Amino acid sequence: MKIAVVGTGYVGLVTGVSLSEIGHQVWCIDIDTEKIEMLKKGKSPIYEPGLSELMQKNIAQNRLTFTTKHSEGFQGADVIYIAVGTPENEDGSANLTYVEDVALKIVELVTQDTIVVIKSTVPVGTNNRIQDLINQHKERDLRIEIVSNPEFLKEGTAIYDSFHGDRIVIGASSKYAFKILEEINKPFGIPIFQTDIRSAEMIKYAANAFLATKISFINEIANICERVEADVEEVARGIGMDQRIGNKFLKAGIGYGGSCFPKDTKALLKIAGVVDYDFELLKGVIMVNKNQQELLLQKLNNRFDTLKDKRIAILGLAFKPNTDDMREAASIVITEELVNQGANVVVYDPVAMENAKKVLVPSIKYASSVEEALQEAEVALILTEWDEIKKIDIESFRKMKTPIVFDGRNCFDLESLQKSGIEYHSIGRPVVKPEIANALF
Ligand SMILES: NC(=O)c1ccc[n+]([C@@H]2O[C@H](COP(=O)([O-])OP(=O)(O)OC[C@H]3O[C@@H](n4cnc5c(N)ncnc54)[C@H](O)[C@@H]3O)[C@@H](O)[C@H]2O)c1
Ligand SMILES: O=c1ccn([C@@H]2O[C@H](COP(=O)(O)OP(=O)(O)O[C@H]3O[C@H](CO)[C@@H](O)[C@H](O)[C@H]3O)[C@@H](O)[C@H]2O)c(=O)[nH]1
Repeated sequence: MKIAVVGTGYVGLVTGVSLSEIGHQVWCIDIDTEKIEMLKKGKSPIYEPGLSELMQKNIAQNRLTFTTKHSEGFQGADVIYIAVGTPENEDGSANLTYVEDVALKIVELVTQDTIVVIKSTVPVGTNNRIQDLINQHKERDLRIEIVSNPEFLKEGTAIYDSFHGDRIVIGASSKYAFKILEEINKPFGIPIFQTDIRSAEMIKYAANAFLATKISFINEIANICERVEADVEEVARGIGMDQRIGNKFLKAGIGYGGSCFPKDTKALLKIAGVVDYDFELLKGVIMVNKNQQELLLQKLNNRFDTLKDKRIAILGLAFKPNTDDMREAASIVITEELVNQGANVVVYDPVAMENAKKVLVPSIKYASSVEEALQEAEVALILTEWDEIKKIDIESFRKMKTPIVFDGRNCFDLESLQKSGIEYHSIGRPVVKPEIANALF
């Protein structure tokens, strides 16, 4: 089957590569010429484990082609996937301009019957609106049918998720469309959930809102744990053994970031608002997350009289490990506030530093290793749980000017820090202080 994928961000690229891997002839289209030039050379513009290798393999086998010309990709395509961005508008709603632009390009250029699959995350009713837009503008007598097929991949494990996802959701309004989508996706061997278009759109927002709720819930439990001297890691393990709760997405920390949860939770609030529904629970989830992203700042301000001229090392900048994505990363607010308070900030991340330079306050320093960042540091903050950071030898902290660590991702177990001489603050767990470390165990 010839498939065109419009947009080569995370979703478009991973969709294109995985569809070519299961044997389809895929054309990936983007308006960003620089990106397409890179992709043609087999270079991925994003850091994503396994992506470059799979992309190069499929380019070499002539199943995957990149172009800036929509006409080239659309020509003879059985199916067109729309995977462009739906960023946040100022009022929190989803910006649908990019999706609409592609729909109009389809009307203008497509000369054969086509299924148009919307992969981008779009508010309920958008697929129908795009179908109407196409029907209104189409001049040729063609069957162009919209299908909703939301994406559930996670950054950092996107390739694995494409081949081992829990379900593929397909929202369509005809048996014909279901059949085509089933045929395309069958080789993935993932359960296919067929539903109506509006429910498919809602599934995406509900899934992200539920996962965000789990995170904010465990973060609130963590905050209470700190006050009652319980350990949130133990609590999460204990509740997670109940299969009704499940043990995933219960990792307490400095909140959720990334390109999806912050934007999609706000967009769902807007969707609810449009139909006069006040989604109180979700408002709480968003508020808790905002506070949680700032929690380490509060802890620092409680611990020190002033942060002025203090050398603070930040380890990890990306919103999660195994990605160079800085969108809505907690490191953005944290570094900005530290600089505002007069601290000397030096940061390190294994892969996100180039992207970080585009979004972090300019006055911070970039170190080329953990050790360099920790040199002469008076405080270390851990913001992303990269393996490299979880494996830091405790000795490295001991070499700091003052060995005080604030760990926003609970990377170290408390026992290993006992007798280490390090002052260690984490999330939802007792503080390990050098003088009282022994008394805790
Ligand atoms: N990033 C994720 O992990 C993820 C996961 C699931 C769903 N989603 C959803 O998928 C969608 C895409 O997300 P993303 O992170 O891949 O987006 P992105 O913003 O990183 O990439 C979008 C790409 O589309 C291109 N583009 C815009 N207009 C175009 C046009 N008219 N023709 C061709 N290309 C065009 C842009 O140049 C850009 O390269 C969003 O709706 C997002 O919410 C994202
Ligand atoms: O127990 C947890 C799990 C995650 N996080 C944080 O939550 C954020 C998001 O993490 P994750 O969900 O792993 O990454 P994303 O790539 O943002 O993926 C989410 O957003 C995508 C875009 O919609 C969806 O496709 C995925 O299913 C959904 O998990 C990150 O800041 C994590 O640090 C926690 O704090 N605790």
